Amino acid sequence: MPQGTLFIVSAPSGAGKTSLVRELIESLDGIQVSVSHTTRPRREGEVDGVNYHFVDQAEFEKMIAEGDFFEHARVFDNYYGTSRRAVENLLAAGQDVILEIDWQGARQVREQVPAAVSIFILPPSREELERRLSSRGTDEHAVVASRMREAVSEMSHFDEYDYLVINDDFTTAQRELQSLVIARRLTAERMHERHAPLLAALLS
Ligand SMILES: Nc1ncnc2c1ncn2[C@@H]1O[C@H](COP(=O)(O)OP(=O)(O)OP(=O)(O)O)[C@@H](O)[C@H]1O
Ligand SMILES: Nc1nc2c(ncn2[C@@H]2O[C@H](COP(=O)(O)O)[C@@H](O)[C@H]2O)c(=O)[nH]1
Repeated sequence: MPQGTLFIVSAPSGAGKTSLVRELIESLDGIQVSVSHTTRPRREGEVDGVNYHFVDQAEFEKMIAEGDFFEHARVFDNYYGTSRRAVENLLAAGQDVILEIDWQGARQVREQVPAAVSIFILPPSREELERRLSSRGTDEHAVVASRMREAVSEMSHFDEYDYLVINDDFTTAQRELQSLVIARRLTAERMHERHAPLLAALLS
């Protein structure tokens, strides 16, 4: 079974990456989003094992010590990490995998998997980013303010990524994100891996 491709999607909090990724995995077969572990308190409506694996700090630190994380980082005073085993299992089953992670995690992943495709999602303006964070209604005012302070720092890493998508009109951004995944699936290298019998027959 040929390996799937690893896609990294980063963005400042509130830019819309979770919404875009959700649409993407509903619109394409063979692609899944990795469910991260976090010490962040669960938001209303979030489900353990679906949105995140919610763990306490002691458990997170135990997982670090046991080498369970593919990457991990401290973001907004909480810990977030990607399970190595879960990602490796999905890739080995031929699934494409999306990691919705911050720039620190993205750096760690690129070091281990240079072929990972990285995409940075930008908001159309700072004002719109703040409006989205506030209108989402999941975070208190102080949390929104601290995420806005961190947004510029997160966005300053945009040039470490392969692709940039501006999430102004949602449908346009969704189409652009989907195009990047499809383009990667059509590379000669990956077509050769997945369609070797066809290519052999065509050339025989
Ligand atoms: N193009 C868009 N136009 C208007 N609103 C949008 C757009 N994209 C997303 N939103 C809205 O913005 C809010 C933030 O989106 P979302 O939760 O997907 O952001 P996020 O980048 O995943 O944030 P976080 O990193 O904090 O999880 C949501 O209420 C979502 O419905
Ligand atoms: N390095 C990692 N960063 C992660 C991971 N999962 C999420 N994140 C980042 O955290 C922020 C905040 O997320 P929220 O759900 O609390 O709003 C998000 O923007 C991601 O960039 C992870 O596994 N590793």
